[in-house]
This record gives sequence, structure tokens and C-alpha cells, in this order.
Amino acid sequence: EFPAGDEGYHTYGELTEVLQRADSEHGDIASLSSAGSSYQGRALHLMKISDNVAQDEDEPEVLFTCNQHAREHLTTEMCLRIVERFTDEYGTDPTVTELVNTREIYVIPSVNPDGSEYDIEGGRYKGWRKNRQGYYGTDLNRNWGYKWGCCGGSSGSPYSDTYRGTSAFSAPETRAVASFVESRVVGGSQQIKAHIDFHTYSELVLWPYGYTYSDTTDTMSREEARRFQEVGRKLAASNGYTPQQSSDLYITDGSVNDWMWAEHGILSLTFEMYPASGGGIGGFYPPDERIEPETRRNDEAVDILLTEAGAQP
Ligand SMILES: NS(=O)(=O)N[C@@H](Cc1ccccc1)C(=O)O
Ligand SMILES: [Ca+2]
Ligand SMILES: [Ca+2]
Ligand SMILES: [Ca+2]
Ligand SMILES: [Ca+2]
Ligand SMILES: [Zn+2]
Repeated sequence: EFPAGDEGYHTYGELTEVLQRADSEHGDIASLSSAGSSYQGRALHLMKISDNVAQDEDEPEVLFTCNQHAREHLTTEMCLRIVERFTDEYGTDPTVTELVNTREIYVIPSVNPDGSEYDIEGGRYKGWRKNRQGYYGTDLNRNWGYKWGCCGGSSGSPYSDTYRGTSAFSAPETRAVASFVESRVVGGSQQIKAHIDFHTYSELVLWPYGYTYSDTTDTMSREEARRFQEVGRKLAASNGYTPQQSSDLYITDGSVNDWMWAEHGILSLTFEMYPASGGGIGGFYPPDERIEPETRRNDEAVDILLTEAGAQP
């Protein structure tokens, strides 16, 4: 459980309850399933939100993933905010209603439930980042299969916080989410057009590639790079984060954004949420009073991405 005073954060059990309630109370537009299981057997909850939710309609699909990194609990709350806003405000908020009627929204609130539960075990924060596979865990955001381990943007040491795992997709969690994305290739084309992976912290909007400093590659043309910049800057203007290519921060290899773009042409970005800086490990644990303001802060960005998905080939 969360330490005293931080009860506003959701444990895995509480998260599960909220999702199950949304599914039952909004059955016409919300459908709860699972992308697969974590290493320790927890369901990787997958919520679909759309009109005629039981039908696979020809509407742009958008994916939101959260909590790849265990200690980044604010991101789980961010994905919950998306689920609650697009179910509770459907039929009253015109923007929400229009987006639910014209898009298929997928939300995975916790990609790393094992690590998240371990991080808060005994009501004390451990600063844990990785999953719970093997003795020391794998950094899920270095385990994706595009340019895995290519470029010094991850570690081969199991003790390291950026340990890439024994092979691409060696972690059941990345494998499950990747399989879900692969299942959205229908009639030869990927139905998911855009994606945000939420992290904390630093208040940044990041776009690929992470594995190289160069803006363009054989799989990122000048106009594609310009599209990422344009959308990234628009998103950052709405929430006050700083927009940049992720390698401007540091080189990473095996990150989710690189794989989503290179393998599926998905406009995939990372949001690093509040706080902007300061506090070292403490920055990962903002008091629960920050949950509402810092998740609502991204409402407009979520709407922008859902809208931009309609213009994505
Ligand atoms: N959340 S964080 O502190 O781990 N930072 C992220 C930043 C990041 C995210 C996506 C691509 C490159 C870099 C990380 O995975 O290192
Ligand atoms: Ca509190
Ligand atoms: Ca629909
Ligand atoms: Ca569809
Ligand atoms: Ca519709
Ligand atoms: Zn992170």
C-alpha cells in the first residue's frame, strides 16, 4: 500500500476496481480486457473506449500506455484520468463526446504492475524502476525490439537500472503490449495512428529516435521528423512541458517510441510529467495532492493527439 498521506494513489487492486466499475457503468462505450500477463501473473489491463465499443469500427485508433517504470506512479493516475474523463464526461462534454464517437481509444494504465506493487510494499517507497523478472529486473523501456542494445543507450548488466534484458522482448510485459499492437494490423495496415507513453519526471515531450542523435534516418524522413516536431511542439504548448527529440536528452536504445514508429509507423511520443526537476529520487513521489492538477494538465494534449490521429496516414 502507499505510505500514509499518499492514499490518493491507486494500488493495483484499487486500479482494477476502478477499471471494472467503468466497464460495468459505461458498457456502451467502455470495454475492459487484458493485453496479457506480467511476470508474476497480474493482468495488464487494457481499456477500450469508443462508441459501439464491441465493434471494430473504421475509426483512427490511439494508444496510451503508463507505468512502464514502477516508481512513476503519477503516470498510472494519468491513464486513469483518461479513462475516467472519457467515460464520465461522455454525453456532457462536447469535445469528449466527439472524440469517443470518432476514435477508438486504448488505455493500458500499468505496463509494470509487479514493479509498481513491489515499490510500495510495506508502505515504504523503494525507488524501484524495473520489472520483477529474475533477481534484478529488466528496464522495460530498454527491452523493445527496434535497435535493441545497439548504441550504448542501455546496460547489459542485470544490476543496472537500464538493464535491457537477455533479448528484445524478453520481458513478458513488453512482449504482451507489442503483441497487442501487432494484433491491430488489420488488412495489412496498422490501425493505431498515435501513442503516448507516460513517464515521470522532468516535464518533457519527447519524440523518436532515441537510439541516434540524428534527426533523420532511413526510417525517419525529413518530413516525418518535421511532423513529430510540429505535433510535439503543439502538445508542449498545451501543458508547458519542453519539447525535444529524446536523444537530445540522452541516447536510449530499445525504447518504446523507437519501436512503435519504426515497426508500425505510429506517431509515438513520451511525456515526462511533473515535477520539472529537483529532488532526485523524491521527484518520483509527489504528494497525492498533485495528482488532480498534474493529470488534468494533460487533458488538452490528450485531445490534441486524438485529433491529430485523424490526419495520420
Ligand atoms: N522516466 S525516465 O526517468 O526513465 N526517463 C525516460 C526518458 C526516455 C523515454 C523515452 C525515450 C528516451 C528516453 C527513460 O526511459 O530513460
Ligand atoms: Ca496527501
Ligand atoms: Ca466506435
Ligand atoms: Ca478500428
Ligand atoms: Ca463512431
Ligand atoms: Zn520512466
